[in-house]
Amino acid sequence: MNPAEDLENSTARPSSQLILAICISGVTGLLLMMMVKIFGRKDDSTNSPPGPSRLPVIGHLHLLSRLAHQSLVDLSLKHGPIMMLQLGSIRTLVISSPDMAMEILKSQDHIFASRPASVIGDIFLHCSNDLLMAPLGDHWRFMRRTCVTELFSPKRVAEFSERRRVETLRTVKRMLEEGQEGNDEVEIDHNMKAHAFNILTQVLFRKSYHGQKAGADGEAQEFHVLMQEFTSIGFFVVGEFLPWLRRLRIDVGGIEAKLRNLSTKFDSFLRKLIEDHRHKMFIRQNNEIEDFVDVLLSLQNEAGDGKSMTDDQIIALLQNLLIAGSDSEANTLVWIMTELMRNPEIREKLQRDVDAVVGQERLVEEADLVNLPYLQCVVKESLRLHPTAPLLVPHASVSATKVAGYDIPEKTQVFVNVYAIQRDSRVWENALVFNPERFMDSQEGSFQGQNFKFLPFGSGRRICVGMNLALVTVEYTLALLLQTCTFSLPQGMHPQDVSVEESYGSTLSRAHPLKVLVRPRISSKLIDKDL
Ligand code: HEM
Repeated sequence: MNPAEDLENSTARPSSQLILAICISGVTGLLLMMMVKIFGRKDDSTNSPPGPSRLPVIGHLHLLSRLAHQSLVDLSLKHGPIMMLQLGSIRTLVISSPDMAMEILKSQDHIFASRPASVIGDIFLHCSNDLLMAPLGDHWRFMRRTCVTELFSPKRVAEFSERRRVETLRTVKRMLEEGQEGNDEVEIDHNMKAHAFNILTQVLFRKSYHGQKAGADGEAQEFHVLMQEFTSIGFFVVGEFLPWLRRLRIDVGGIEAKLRNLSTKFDSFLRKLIEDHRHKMFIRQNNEIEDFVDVLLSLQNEAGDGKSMTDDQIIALLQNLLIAGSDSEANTLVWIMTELMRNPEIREKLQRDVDAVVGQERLVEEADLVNLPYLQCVVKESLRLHPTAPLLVPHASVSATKVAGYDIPEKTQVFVNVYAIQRDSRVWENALVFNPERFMDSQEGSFQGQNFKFLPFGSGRRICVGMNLALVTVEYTLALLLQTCTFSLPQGMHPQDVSVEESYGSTLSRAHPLKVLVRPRISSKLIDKDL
């Protein structure tokens, strides 16, 4: 099937904020036209990539639905794999083919590895101090180098395997208990979210905030409230696209105020955590490393090595890692489970594989994952069809350049639509069929970003810094779930009824929670013994 046909069934609609923006623009059209003349950015290039015709002021904003990646697939089928859009005041290059992705992320990575300036980055993500939204430059290089060498090296990731094992066993136990209460359906989304957060907060600062006793703990409550506020805000800041609104101090929906407020609360939560760690390290009187905050504080103690971060930088980084790491892992696991419920024969084959390699007398361990190649293919195939960052994180050009013969000005925002590339029937055979076998005996599924048909973690300088941690977490969780639990659909529901309707917040998630029946598959003694 062709990607455009797939989109015909989409329920994507323009967001209410967009409609509001369009209404404001309509009512005050004349005034806006004058303002755009005064303030608006003109496309001064005569040799710009193709694109649809645009409206005054809002440009092409009205062409994007809430599922922007899907609207962009549609547009690229009409206008080609390199397309220029004007999203309000933001000039945006949209890339939708492997060749063009290679040009941006490899050949001209030195030009396109920056991030666009953004209101959200500024207000919420501390982008002058952070990693995720920091522009290309010395600060970003310093943060990235420290993360790669000190936090996400294979050695460091392996050091936390015991924490992951315990948290994953707790998750399995919790899901089995939920599943045994009568005939209760277990919500996979909620459980995977809690699980991903617990693993991440264990690695970052040795805490689990979700699960058994979390409710009784004040700090856990504070964390829950923060994350709830974070997910409910909706990150569409109209003033990002129509900056004259900001100049007139109009904050549509009060989103900027909410972001500022949340940022202050996040800040004080994380600052307190850092102080607690500093205090405990002082009491221990050694540099024993128990989590990422310990690592970063111990670097502060080794003065003069050029690796140490300030407290503000540590706070910005922790916030980045919580935001970039939790939902992406959780949603990856939810999409895998979705595909396994739609494809029971693949689920059963996976379980047979785990049994053949591990048996039922002991629990699967991270060390077993190398012997489970089919499981790795299932993860790849799910990330191909359901990349949790379908447009990557926006890139931006640091200087003017040419791509495919077109002029691309400095400070152009770039979306690489990996969703379009990974579902393109010109690139993949039977592109919309879930077929993990396609990755067996093939180099196409490398996560390193050298194959521009398959980019779930991006490529080049900005490739996901947490990839090692993400992959081991996802693969191990999947292996243990399949070994210990039997999954089935509620009575009367058929595999093809399992919806793949999407929703897009900070990452690509399911529109509706996945609910399944969960029953034990091995003796509970094995799980309890290991906890
Ligand atoms: C399955 C899970 C994950 C997926 C699919 C994923 C995917 C991505 C993608 C597509 C990008 C953007 C690449 C680009 O801009 O070209 C990214 C960036 C990033 N990811 Fe991940 N990610 C995952 C898990 C994690 C985890 C667990 C962490 C950390 C705890 C993390 C931290 C980051 C950071 C900090 C960046 C920004 C890097 C930079 O700008 O230099 N991610 N990730």
